[in-house]
Amino acid sequence: MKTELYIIGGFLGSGKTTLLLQLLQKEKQAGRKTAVLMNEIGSLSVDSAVLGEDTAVRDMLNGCICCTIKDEIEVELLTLYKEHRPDVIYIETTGAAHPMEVLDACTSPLIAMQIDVKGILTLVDCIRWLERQRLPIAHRKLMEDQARWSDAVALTKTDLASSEQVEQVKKEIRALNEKVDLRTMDFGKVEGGIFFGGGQKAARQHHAHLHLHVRTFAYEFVNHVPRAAFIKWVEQLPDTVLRIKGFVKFEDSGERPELFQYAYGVPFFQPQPMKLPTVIVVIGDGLDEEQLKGQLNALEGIF
Ligand SMILES: Nc1nc2c(ncn2[C@@H]2O[C@H](COP(=O)(O)OP(=O)(O)OP(=O)(O)O)[C@@H](O)[C@H]2O)c(=O)[nH]1
Repeated sequence: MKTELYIIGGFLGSGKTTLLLQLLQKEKQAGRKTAVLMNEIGSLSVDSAVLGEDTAVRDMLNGCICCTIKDEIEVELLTLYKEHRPDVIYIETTGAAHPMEVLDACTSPLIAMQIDVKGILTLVDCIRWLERQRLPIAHRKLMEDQARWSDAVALTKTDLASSEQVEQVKKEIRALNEKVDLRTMDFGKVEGGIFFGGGQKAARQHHAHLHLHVRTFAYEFVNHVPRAAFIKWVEQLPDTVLRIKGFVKFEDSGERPELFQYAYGVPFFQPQPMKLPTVIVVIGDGLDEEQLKGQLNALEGIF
């Protein structure tokens, strides 16, 4: 059983920790082993009565999760997995994090067979959203990107906004992200119950709903792959495939795997000096997992 991973983002002070505490309490009640990865000093006062002794918390203190410590996240996640084998991991990101960068950092081929990214949730402070025109353009764009690339958005601090303002924010977010699961949240209490995580196993229908947006798909090769056929497969991929990364053993390169990277339609190969798990991770908008699996099976001669 893979460990579930949920990414919680949103601008500074948007209510991430408030929500996280609620989620952890629910996980504890459900008896699920939970771990948290945070990258802000002191943003969570670790209250063991709330978190429970089983909640492993690791801090990433060197800066924004997606900019400066992208590689570290891989190590931290692997460590959390190896040391604690949690049922679920929550990552609380800083407001400066771009959701796609965080997703990219969390989907390393080294951990993809153990950890499954189940959802990206962004918290949006209603008033700050409405006043975002005052922010420098890069911040405003980041705020909008966070809403655009999320599976779910919770509107926070609605008690400080009028109902018209809340409706306006909803309208603007829907215009950016038609499929988003959009709800209000009052001091960590989500309208209609939590979106995901919080002690509930990702149910089948819930799962399908959550992954309407950006999906990740991990595939483990058992055999060597013919290079020409692999390149042909890459060339026919639809634009909805945003990124692929991983390690592949080609028939013409023996036992040493090659690092394979693919972004914006451009492939990159690099021979590796050591043994690595031959896993690739595909990130895309609404991926057809069964189809990809069939194509990759065929490439390595599994029918
Ligand atoms: N009025 C109001 N305040 C809230 C609500 N939810 C959270 N807050 C308050 O907003 C402040 C920031 O909440 P946090 O949960 O720490 O937000 P955060 O996103 O984790 O903050 P950073 O980690 O600093 O980015 C706290 O004082 C919360 O009590 C809400 O629904 N309404």
